[in-house]
Amino acid sequence: MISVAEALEQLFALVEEVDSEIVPLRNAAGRVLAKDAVAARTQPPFAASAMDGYALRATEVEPDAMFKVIGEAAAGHAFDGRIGPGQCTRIFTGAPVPEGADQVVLQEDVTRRGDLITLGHKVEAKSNIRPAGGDFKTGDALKAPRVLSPSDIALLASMNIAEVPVARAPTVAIVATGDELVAPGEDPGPDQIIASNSYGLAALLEKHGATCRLLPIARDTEESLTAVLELAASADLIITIGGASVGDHDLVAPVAEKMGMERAFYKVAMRPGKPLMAGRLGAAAMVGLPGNPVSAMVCGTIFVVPLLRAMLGLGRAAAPRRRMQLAQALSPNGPREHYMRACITAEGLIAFDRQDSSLLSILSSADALLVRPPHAPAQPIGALVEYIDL
Ligand SMILES: Nc1nc2c(c(=O)[nH]1)N[C@H]1C(S)=C(S)[C@@H](COP(=O)(O)OP(=O)(O)OC[C@H]3O[C@@H](n4cnc5c(N)ncnc54)[C@H](O)[C@@H]3O)O[C@H]1N2
Ligand code: MOO
Repeated sequence: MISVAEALEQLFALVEEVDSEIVPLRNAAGRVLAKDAVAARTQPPFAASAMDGYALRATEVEPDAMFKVIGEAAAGHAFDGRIGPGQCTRIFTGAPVPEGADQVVLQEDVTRRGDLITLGHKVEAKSNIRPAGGDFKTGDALKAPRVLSPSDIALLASMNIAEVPVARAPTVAIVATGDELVAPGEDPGPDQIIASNSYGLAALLEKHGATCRLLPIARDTEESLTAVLELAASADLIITIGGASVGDHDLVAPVAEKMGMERAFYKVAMRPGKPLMAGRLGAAAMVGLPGNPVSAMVCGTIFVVPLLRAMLGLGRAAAPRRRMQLAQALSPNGPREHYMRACITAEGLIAFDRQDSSLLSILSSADALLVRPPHAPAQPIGALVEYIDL
């Protein structure tokens, strides 16, 4: 059995970065920026007022000073003139500051009578002006690669980038296997259950930038599995679920190998997820996940999401880990790296008592996978442990 870190390295070796495509800005959120986005303009393009008030010369600001209002500057409507001594313009937030002015006095700090304003007894030195280029300048770049956040989308819009180069979404074909499975919404027989893993995995992988196809459930025969795997041929990544262990009906590896799969590894020293398998099938990378629902989702988090990020050009790195103290003691760990379902509380991490890899209700309540290295000793309350956010 290989370690989780070795398995991840071997998985990374199975994939390449996808190419890029151009999408409209409206569809770019959550996608991975593939090339630096370079601002074609400066923002703000002119010195702009940050407040509603009066634009005037800062050197003339003193208690009870008077100014003549000679015009108005509003957002989208510049004042076409120059401010001279003793003069000011009415100005509104976002308006270009007229030539000659270098301060905006808030309207709350002014008394106006007709075309004359008088400052109060107390005056502020603050300019209330946003300098040209204060946010970004022509040529400034939003660096690739990065997952475009809502804030990034606003920034790209402000840069006047209407079409965005992004990494093509890797296509993932998901194959659930097993005679016991029916799709959600169908009527299961007395010895059947509902297929859940493919739905959970598709949700997880689509959250991280994949386009998933759920193929028909493969039955536990060579013919059925072969037929469904053939449907997966055009995908960048093929994920099978179940049939990975040592039982008589665990057919994924033998069938895929018959179809030409080159196996990279089988079995990883982790819990849950031991019977993980990976290789290449035709042009696609293939990952065979264990069937137990929590095992499949944990392997999705620990292996498939990092693999997807590598394909998207986001680098080849394991799922990020953080540290937190334990709010409940832990007994010694066995020989496999254990990914314990846990909750984050104000006092620290608490691992669930029930860690069976079939329990989706526990996984759904968990916020974190508490990572226990192989053979970790017992840990008291307050000990620092590593975890991965769910
Ligand atoms: N003798 C041994 N038996 C088992 C071992 C072992 O080392 N020796 N390993 C156990 C471990 S650990 C795991 S994990 C499972 C993995 O087995 P498979 O990958 O072959 O998975 P299945 O047998 O097909 O299914 C296991 C379990 O999960 C349910 N399942 C499968 N697919 C789905 C799905 N898409 N949605 C919901 N539930 C699914 C299936 O009905 C079974 O209950 O093997 C252990 N056995
Ligand atoms: O490795 Mo299994 O995934 O523990 O249930």
